[in-house]
Order: sequence, then C-alpha cells, then structure tokens
Amino acid sequence: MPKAVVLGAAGGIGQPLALLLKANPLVTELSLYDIVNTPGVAADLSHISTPAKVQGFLPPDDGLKKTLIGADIVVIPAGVPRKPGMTRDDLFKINAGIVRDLATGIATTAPKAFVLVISNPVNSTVPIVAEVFKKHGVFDPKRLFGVTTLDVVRASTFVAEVLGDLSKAPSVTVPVVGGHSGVTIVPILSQSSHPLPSSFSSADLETLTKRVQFGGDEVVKAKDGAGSATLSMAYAGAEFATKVLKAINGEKGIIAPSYVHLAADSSGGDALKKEIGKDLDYFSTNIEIGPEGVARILPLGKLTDFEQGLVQAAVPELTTNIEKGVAFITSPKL
Ligand SMILES: NC(=O)C1=CN([C@@H]2O[C@H](COP(=O)(O)OP(=O)(O)OC[C@H]3O[C@@H](n4cnc5c(N)ncnc54)[C@H](O)[C@@H]3O)[C@@H](O)[C@H]2O)C=CC1
Ligand SMILES: O=C([O-])CC(=O)C(=O)O
Repeated sequence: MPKAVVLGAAGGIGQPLALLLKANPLVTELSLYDIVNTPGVAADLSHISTPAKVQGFLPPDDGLKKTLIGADIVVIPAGVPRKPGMTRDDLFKINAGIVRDLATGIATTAPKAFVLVISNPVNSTVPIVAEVFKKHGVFDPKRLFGVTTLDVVRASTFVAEVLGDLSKAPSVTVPVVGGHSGVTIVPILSQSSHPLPSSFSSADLETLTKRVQFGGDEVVKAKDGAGSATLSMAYAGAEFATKVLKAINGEKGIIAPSYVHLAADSSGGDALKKEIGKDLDYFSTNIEIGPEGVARILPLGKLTDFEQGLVQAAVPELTTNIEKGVAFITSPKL
C-alpha cells in the first residue's frame, strides 16, 4: 500500500510531481496517465532507487482503467494552463470536460480513492468531480480535496521575505482560505505563526495580501506565454499528497487548508457557514485529515475587519464558480 496515481502526468506539473511522489518512501506503487508520453516518463522514473513501482499508461487499451485499479490516492493536474491575460475561469471551457471524463474513470474504477484536484479552475473543477461521483452514487465528501497548498506555500515564502529571513520560510504557516482564484484567495495574515513587523502599515498589508492573491499571475507573466506555475505547484502538490498519505497511514493531527465540500464534516461545515454568513457548499479552510479523509473542518477563527472584508468579497465569485461547475454536470445543455 498505498498506490498513488497522477492523471496528467506528462505535463509541466505532472512530471515533477511524479518525481516527488517517486521519491516519497510512503508510496509503494505509482501509476501515471496522460494522453501523451507517459511510457517514457514512467521508464525514466522507474530507474530511481526508491520503493515505488512505476507504470505509465496512455488512453488506448483501457489505459485509464489500468492506471486507476487499486488506487488509494489520485492527483489530477491534467488540463491546459493560463496564458497572460487569461483568468482561471477562462480555462473552464477545456478543463471542465477533461476533469469530468477523468472523474468518471475514478468513479467507476477507484471510487474509494482520495481525489486531489489541481486542474483549474479549482473552484469549479472540484464541484465537477463531486457531481460526477454523485451521478455514479459513490460521492463521499470526505475523500475529495481541492489543492490550494500553493497559496499557503506562497504566503509562507512572502511573509519570510517581509521578515527579511528566507530561512524562516519552511516554518512560517499562514492559513489561506476561500477558494483558488484572485479575490477568492484569502490569506489570514493576522494568524501567521510569525507576526509581521510592527512597522507594517495597512498599505503594506494590502500589498502583501494582493501578492498572495495574484501570485499565480506573477508566474504567468514571467513565463510569458509558456504556461503557469509548475515547479512550485509540484512542490505544493507533493506536500499536500504527503499529508494525505501520512493520514492514510494513521498519523494523527494532520492539518492543512484545502478546498472541500462542507458536508465532509457537517457540524464543522455548518459552523463555518455561520462564520462566512452564506450557505456555500465549498470553501477552503484548515481541515484535519484522518485515515477516512476529512475528519474535521476547522473554523476560520478570529479575523480582523480587513480579513472579514476579504472573506465577504470572495463569496460572490466563489458562488458563481461553484454553480458553474455543478451545472456543467447536472444541466449540461445550459
Ligand atoms: N491548483 C493550483 O494551485 C494550480 C493549478 N494549476 C493548473 O494545473 C493544470 C495543469 O497545468 P500544467 O501542468 O502547467 O499544464 P501542462 O499543459 O504542462 O500539462 C497538462 C497535461 O495534461 C495532459 N492532459 C490533457 N488532457 C488530458 C486528459 N484528457 N487526460 C489526461 N491528461 C490530459 C496534457 O497532455 C499535459 O501533459 C492547469 O489547469 C493549471 O491551471 C497550475 C498551477 C497551480
Ligand atoms: O495562476 C495559474 O493559472 C496557476 C495557478 O493556479 C497558480 O499558480 O496559483
């Protein structure tokens, strides 16, 4: 045990993510699926002297099914990335169908697997997976995770930069809540494990908040048409996958933010809805992960007025993104 799967494994995120999973001693089997190049990626990784047995599959001959048989954890970075000038929602047109088809494969072959969705727009692709699973009668909200870890990783790095000491970056923790696009990304900097300097003005705070919210755009701009974050995303995806793998292995007290269905823990979810002041089905917040998936949805806790405002500003876009994802499966002709 555990078998890990990457769908979209030949891509910019998929390859380094597969490398990091191959390097993870908790993984004993690693299956890679993409519409191109997976046999080569798998052959390459299979020479690395770590325990995981690696296989690569393509669509012909039931490749998706073969990839997914016996999967414990499935990470999905399949789909197109942004180019400058695009929003994540602009990716919906192409990625919604890709994620729907992959989710159908998981629902029919590995319905009990933990599913970690990286493909954008995450605010909508996670509801798409949920609706596909519901259609197949196998939806368990505890096992579905939108990966928002890159926002958390960025917040840690940027806070360490402000503190003038990058060596602190690995130990800085900042909850990032809401969703994964622009204003729906809400860093709770007042809860940073390492307080910001007392000289930090409200204008500085606004600038830092915007940098976390639009960190993805920084990379899209710098890559200048060649895609979006891949290496930092692979790092973040591997971090989150490792937490899930540790939880599967019975390790206690694993906490990380993730974009989840709030029915995953109905009492925690209901309390969170009260804090948000809106009956949303999905939100990213700190969760405790256990061997069965989401064990607890944790409250946002004490927010400043500024952060309360950010949460409220996230709600309309999040609501639209969720509805769009749900409708893609439940009313496909709309
Ligand atoms: N959640 C997050 O924080 C982040 C999400 N992303 C998203 O991750 C996705 C992937 O990004 P990149 O790896 O940079 O893109 P990429 O284009 O380099 O790789 C995507 C891979 O998906 C594969 N693919 C396409 N259709 C497929 C299908 N039907 N089945 C299996 N594989 C398929 C492609 O062949 C390609 O190898 C994008 O949607 C991007 O926006 C990117 C960064 C951060
Ligand atoms: O910006 C993008 O499109 C990719 C992404 O989600 C991120 O880097 O946070």
